[in-house]
Formats: sequence, structure tokens, C-alpha cells
Amino acid sequence: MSAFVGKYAEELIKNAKYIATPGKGILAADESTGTIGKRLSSINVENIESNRQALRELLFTSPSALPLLSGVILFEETLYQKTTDGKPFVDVLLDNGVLPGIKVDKGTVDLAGTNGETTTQGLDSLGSRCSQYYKAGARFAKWRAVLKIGATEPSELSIQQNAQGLARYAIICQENGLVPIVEPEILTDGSHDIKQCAAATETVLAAVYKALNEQHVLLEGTLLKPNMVTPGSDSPKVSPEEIAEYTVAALRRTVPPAVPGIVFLSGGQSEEEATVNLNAMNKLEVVKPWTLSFSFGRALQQSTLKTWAGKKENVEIAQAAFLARCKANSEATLGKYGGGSGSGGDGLASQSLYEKGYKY
Ligand SMILES: O=P(O)(O)OC[C@H]1O[C@](O)(COP(=O)(O)O)[C@@H](O)[C@@H]1O
Repeated sequence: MSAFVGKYAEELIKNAKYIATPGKGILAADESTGTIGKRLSSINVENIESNRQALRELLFTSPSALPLLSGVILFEETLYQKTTDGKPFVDVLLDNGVLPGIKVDKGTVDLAGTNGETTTQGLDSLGSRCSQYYKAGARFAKWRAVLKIGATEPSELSIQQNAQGLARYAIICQENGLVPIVEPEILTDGSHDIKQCAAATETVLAAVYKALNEQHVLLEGTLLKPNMVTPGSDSPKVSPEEIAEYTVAALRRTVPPAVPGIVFLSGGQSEEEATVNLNAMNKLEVVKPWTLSFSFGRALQQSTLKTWAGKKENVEIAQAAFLARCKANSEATLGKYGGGSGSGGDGLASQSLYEKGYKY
């Protein structure tokens, strides 16, 4: 079965490879209005456009942090926003070698007949939205499918529906010049052990790559954004080395070497935990045909958000906190993180970000 060979093929391959540059990663700043509202309310800041813009400006104009990033995922509102000096965010990013990306899914809805499993919406008019986003400067996209582990979950229905949705999204992005980030997130909620998470992750990823093949997706022009393989949130924790072994084994069994990069989500891990786990994977001495990097939302922003607290006078120290996380994660992509970025000062980076039954 032949892969997509449209007018954008070469550009897709080039951009996906660039995003996967070792030493760089992705800042996921694509929280939808509801999700960013939860983040802002945690620091008693009102969820209005000027405050959302201020937080994003703080992140995108952080001196020295941008060279450690290859992409930033934006929400639609942010794609068209500017700095207070009037420079479009898209230009700020591009001028610093950071590709702008865009969240194109429209959230999840329940799958009828399942025990609270979901499917992701947003395929309607996706082609025309992608072509507008490309014109606005976006070069990659993100679509998040959500699965869970339970007595009978993930069910075959949810695996198939979510794999088909991701594949359909991916080919529509490629037809319109956007590198699709394929994100099948298996939630950490539950009392399962790491082996059950590994089995579910392998089954889901195998179904996703079968669907991508069936829909002629050009794998060289895609990226994968998976969960790390960990025990459930109600089970005892295991070492970063064990997480690294199970995660890399699951990926080696299912993700073709044609995919240039795998960029993890943080899924409620603390900033430091996510970084240390990524570092352990990159230290593993087995063949890894793809770059292993980050596309963290919470695990890149939490200490920055708390340090900023919505106050202009805190912008500089908040940017220093953001740089510290970017630097730690950049080192982790090379397996060279020595640890400790979360132990100094107020220990913000070690605080757990997990919330039971969290709804985005
Ligand atoms: O439900 P939303 O608003 O799309 O947000 C989901 C968030 O989850 C992510 O996919 C992963 O974020 P985390 O690293 O915080 O788990 C982000 O890209 C995104 O902002």
C-alpha cells in the first residue's frame, strides 16, 4: 500500500525531522479555553483573553529557552495573537527556529455502549481548517485520542474508533501541509500494574500503525505522542529505569523506524519525574531508531505558572523557571540530565500534577 505522495511530501518529511532534532522538544501550550481556565484559576487569575495572552507571551519570549525547543503547539486563539509590542506570536517563534503547531481536535465525547470510553471529535471541515492554519504559519498539528485501562478497557471498539480517527486526521493534515502528531493517550488512572499498561500501550499502538498504513499516511512526515508506560495512579511507583525499559520495549515492538520522533506527553507526572523518566529512556543501551523527546504541557509549565502568579513583576523569574525546565528536558533527550532541577528552592518541580479522574 503506497503512502501519501502529494505536493507537501518533502516539506512534511523535512519538518517532522526538524521537530525531532535531538536536544530539542515541544512545548504543548495548546490548552483549550476550559483547560487553561483551570490552570489560571489555580493561581487566582481570571480566564480572560488578556491573561491567556500574557501567559503565552511569557513563555514564547523566554530568553534562551527557544533554542531548546523545535515546536510549540498552540490553541486556535493563540495562533492569531501578538506580543504586547504587536509582533505575531507565529513570527516570534519562526524567527527563533521554533515551528508553530496547532491543536485541531475538538475534544472528546462518550462512546455509546462503553463504560465511559471516548472518541475524539473534529473531523468535520478539518481539511479547510488545516489549510487556513497552514496559511497562518502552522506547520504541524495535534489530535488527542484518549483511552483508559479497566477490567474490560481499552475495549476493541474504542481501540478501533480512536485508531481510525487518528489515521483520518493524519492524512487530512498531510494533504494540507501539516505534520500530524498522532496522540493516543492511555490515561494513568487505575490500580493496574506496569505490565498491564505495557500490554494496553502495545495493543493500542499496533492498531494505530495499522490504521495509519491503511489510510496511506506517510510515516516519515508524522510524529507520535504517547503516554509513558507506568503503573496506574493507585499502584506503587516503580523506578525510572523500569519505566524506561517497559516504555522503550513497547515502542520498539510497535512503532516503525520510518517515524522520526516520539514526543511524550507528561500525563500528570511532576515536572522532575517526567524529565527523569525521559532521561532514563535515552540512557538505555538498545537500538532506538527514533528520537525520544518531550511534548509536555503541565510538566513544562507548572513551576513557571506558580512563579508567575499573574504578576508582571514576576515575569523574569518565571521565565528563569521555564528555562530551567527546558534545559533539563533538552539534556534528557540526550540522556545527559543529572537530576536536581526540581530539588532547589521551593521544590515546585517535584510536586505531583496528577488529579484523579481529571477531565480536560
Ligand atoms: O484537553 P485539552 O485542552 O486539549 O488539553 C490536553 C493537554 O494534554 C496534552 O496533550 C498533553 O499535556 P500533558 O503533558 O500536560 O499531559 C497537551 O498538549 C494539551 O494541552
